[in-house]
Amino acid sequence: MKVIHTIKDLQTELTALKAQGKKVGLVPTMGALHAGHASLVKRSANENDVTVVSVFVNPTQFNDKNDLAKYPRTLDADCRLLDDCGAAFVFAPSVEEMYPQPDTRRFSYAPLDTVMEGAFRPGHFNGVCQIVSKLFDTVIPDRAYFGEKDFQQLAIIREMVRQMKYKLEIVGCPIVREEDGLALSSRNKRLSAEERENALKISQTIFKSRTFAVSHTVSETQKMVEDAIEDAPGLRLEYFEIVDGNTLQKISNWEDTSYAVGCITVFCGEVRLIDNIKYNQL
Ligand SMILES: Nc1ncnc2c1ncn2[C@@H]1O[C@H](COP(=O)(O)OP(=O)(O)OP(=O)(O)O)[C@@H](O)[C@H]1O
Ligand SMILES: CC(C)(CO)[C@@H](O)C(=O)[O-]
Ligand code: BAL
Repeated sequence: MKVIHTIKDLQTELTALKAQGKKVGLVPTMGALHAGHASLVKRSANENDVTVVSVFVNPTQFNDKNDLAKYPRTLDADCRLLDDCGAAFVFAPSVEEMYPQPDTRRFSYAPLDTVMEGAFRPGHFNGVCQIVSKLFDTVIPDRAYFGEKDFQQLAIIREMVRQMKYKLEIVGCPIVREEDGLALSSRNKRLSAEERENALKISQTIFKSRTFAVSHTVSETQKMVEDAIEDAPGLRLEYFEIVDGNTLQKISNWEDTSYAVGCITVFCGEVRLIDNIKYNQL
């Protein structure tokens, strides 16, 4: 496995491999890697000849400076994990390498990017699309892998690929959870022991809502989740929305879609955690 810091060096390596007909998989990450990322990298390594993992804390997608400053950065440990997962290249560029000038491009995929995370983190998805498109243009992968934990991000990237006519396959990968149910997230590293315990209520509540949903309406299910999180110690609900998994628009009745997804964002102390649950698998 090679660790590469410049676009030019990465392209030199990849041009030679592509000339031999090798298929390239890309896994974009912001580092502080865990078993969720490992599942994406292993899948890519199984499905492609060469896997590139980018590790880059992308400043343009952070609307909260404190969140950017506190984002965990653990490149040495990340490289050890990636070596074990079958990555061929770790692409770890500097901010100047990715943004030699400010990126003034604007990406808008309304209404996908105006709801939920788009409403609470203004400019976030514009920044995600800026960096992901730069990575696609640099690597020109055959496949790119994204986690369903960032459910809205996955839908927006699929739409960007469709509209910009990128010739690559987007592979969505299931959420990897701790044994007790908490979705793995790099931000979990910032939780104190007490906050970690409180955070468990997030996955417990949305799992419970799947059973509850069988015999209750959308609005009753919505209220059950809201009440449970509001009553839970140390948690502050930002939003919980039950949406159509394709359009990301709120549904009023379960019959409105065969693909309902509940998306939740909760502050656990200062740490903002997201999770989601599919209701169509009842
Ligand atoms: N628990 C998980 N299961 C599956 N995929 C995941 C999981 N956590 C992150 N991913 C995916 O890994 C990729 C990189 O995510 P990222 O580096 O932001 O990590 P993260 O753990 O989501 O961090 P955070 O949510 O704290 O920003 C994204 O496609 C994301 O959806
Ligand atoms: C896709 C991504 C790596 C872009 O910075 C990031 O949004 C993430 O980690 O989900
Ligand atoms: N996993 C999404 C990256 C972010 O929260 O900025």
